[in-house]
Amino acid sequence: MKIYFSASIRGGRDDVKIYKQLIDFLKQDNQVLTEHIGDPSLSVVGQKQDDSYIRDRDIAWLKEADLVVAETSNPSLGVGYELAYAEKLHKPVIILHNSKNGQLSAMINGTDYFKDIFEYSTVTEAITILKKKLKL
Ligand SMILES: O=c1[nH]c(=O)n([C@H]2C[C@H](O)[C@@H](COP(=O)(O)O)O2)cc1CO
Repeated sequence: MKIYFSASIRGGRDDVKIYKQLIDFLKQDNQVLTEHIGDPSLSVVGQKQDDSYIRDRDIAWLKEADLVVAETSNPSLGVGYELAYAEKLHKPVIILHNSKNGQLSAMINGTDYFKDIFEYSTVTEAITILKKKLKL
């Protein structure tokens, strides 16, 4: 299955190690379209391509995806945009949130469409949640 993994870039890269571990797990049995999000060398500046290229490419990937997995602990405008777009496209969405930086936005938590919102503390816990949801 094709997975669009969504997580912070310009919003802050403090959790990049977590993103990488989640992407590495998902990649075992799936194609992750947005592997660059787990690249530790990708800084808060973002990718080298121009912004309209990045936006259009990512929306094309979102349309192509069978599932969206979003890590929302580090607030990110881009992740919020992608989640709203995924809702419009009726894509299945799994949201993983660690409240260490604060609660998930009411605009996400309060959207009925997002049914699979999971709070986690450790990466192991997050992977266990994904295993259950993906029935691995
Ligand atoms: O360079 C980039 N590449 C890229 O793919 N994105 C997409 C994928 C991420 O899920 C999301 C992150 O948004 P933000 O940069 O606002 O934190 O936007 C965002 C940027 C920079 O905004």
